[in-house]
Amino acid sequence: MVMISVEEARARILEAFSPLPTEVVAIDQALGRVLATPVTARTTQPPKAVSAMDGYAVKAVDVAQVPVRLRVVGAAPAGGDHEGILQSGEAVRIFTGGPLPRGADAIVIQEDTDSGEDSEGSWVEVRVTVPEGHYVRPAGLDFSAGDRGPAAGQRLGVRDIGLAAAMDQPWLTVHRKPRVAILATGDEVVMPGEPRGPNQIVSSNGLALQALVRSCGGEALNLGIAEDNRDSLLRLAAGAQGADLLVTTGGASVGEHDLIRSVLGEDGLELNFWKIAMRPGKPLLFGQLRETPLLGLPGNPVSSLVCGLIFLRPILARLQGLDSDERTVTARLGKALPANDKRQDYLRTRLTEEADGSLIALPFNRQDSSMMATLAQADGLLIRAPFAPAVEPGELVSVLPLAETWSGL
Ligand SMILES: Nc1nc2c(c(=O)[nH]1)N[C@H]1C(S)=C(S)[C@@H](COP(=O)(O)OP(=O)(O)OC[C@H]3O[C@@H](n4cnc5c(N)ncnc54)[C@H](O)[C@@H]3O)O[C@H]1N2
Ligand code: MOO
Repeated sequence: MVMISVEEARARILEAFSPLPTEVVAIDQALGRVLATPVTARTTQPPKAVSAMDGYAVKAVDVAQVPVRLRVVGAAPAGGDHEGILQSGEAVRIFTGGPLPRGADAIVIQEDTDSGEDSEGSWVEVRVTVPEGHYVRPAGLDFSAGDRGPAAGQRLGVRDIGLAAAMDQPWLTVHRKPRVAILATGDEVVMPGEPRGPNQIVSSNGLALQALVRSCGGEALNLGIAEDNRDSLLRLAAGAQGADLLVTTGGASVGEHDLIRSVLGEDGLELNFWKIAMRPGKPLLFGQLRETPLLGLPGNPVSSLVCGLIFLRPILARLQGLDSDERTVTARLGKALPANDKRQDYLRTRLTEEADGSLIALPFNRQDSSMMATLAQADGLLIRAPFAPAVEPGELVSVLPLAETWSGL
């Protein structure tokens, strides 16, 4: 089978997915979910003109000449009201959020007043002039009933939850969370903390992919680790039934122990492609295992996770009705790089910012796809097209920043 390009692989993969059906969730469960129906305001905020400060509601014309003493004829706390209509020479004690009494058109903050009592009741002496509308929040200052809030296709952040709540929307319509079954493979890998034989290593891929799925808004079901034999692989892979996607890691390459294609092939796997012109990630495979799409990631931990970022993350975005584009930045190369071969490279790189705001990319010297520590330290992945010519320090390169792309929820 020929190696296809990263772009073609991504296009073929994304073609197989469309946004999942919607469901209605309580707003307190909606953080990180992707809206399927736009939020519109069911109320006007504030519903009527209110004070923005603690002080006195007045007529601006009454305080045109100061100091001036006004008669305090009532109070308007937040949630309360002053029934009467303010007349010339009168003020109403008012608090932040209190409704502006009819007849009043400005607020004087209490720091600019003196107040007291006399035989006729309370008075306030205003020491400053204020224009009409001073510290008044008009009705609908924030939004009016029918206004648009968070839009469909938007992942709900903390601010969106606040706005949707203010818009009086206790229920939100979102896309169902993608359900992703994850299956690691290999006789040599065991879960962290479990006893290991002398030739065994710790399995990190399943947990890393699980974290990636969750950070992208999906639900991850960890099917465990299949041994390198037919029975074990089939038994554990069967657990993917009902998932929107099965992701395997390991066993994708050409060795006799690389069983994903051969065993699952006998079990109904229809292969869409195997092998892509990408480093890390060459043996990536994609197909359909009966009802469930299957993304077969390579076993090398960096290959598995970088392919997760480049292929799995866009699938999760598409399933949730999100745009799957990723944003690259341009940086100046901090060292020379040789000409590239036929595979598109994703080099783990440091990114530093210069005083003028420009970025310098310094790829790690060793890019072995087993080295998770350098992936964890990398600020970005420097993308080099197949057959890119040798480049000198200072030349411009394209980098996928990891912190932004992989920020988690
Ligand atoms: N003769 C060839 N050999 C290899 C080729 C090739 O084209 N010809 N491709 C290489 C490339 S590139 C990759 S990538 C790997 C991927 O192979 P597999 O997907 O079959 O992965 P495994 O052989 O199962 O494992 C590779 C490596 O990763 C370790 N591993 C596996 N699973 C885990 C896990 N869950 N957690 C941590 N580490 C894991 C495993 O022990 C191996 O060291 O094949 C090359 N070989
Ligand atoms: O593609 Mo492999 O992922 O180079 O190690």
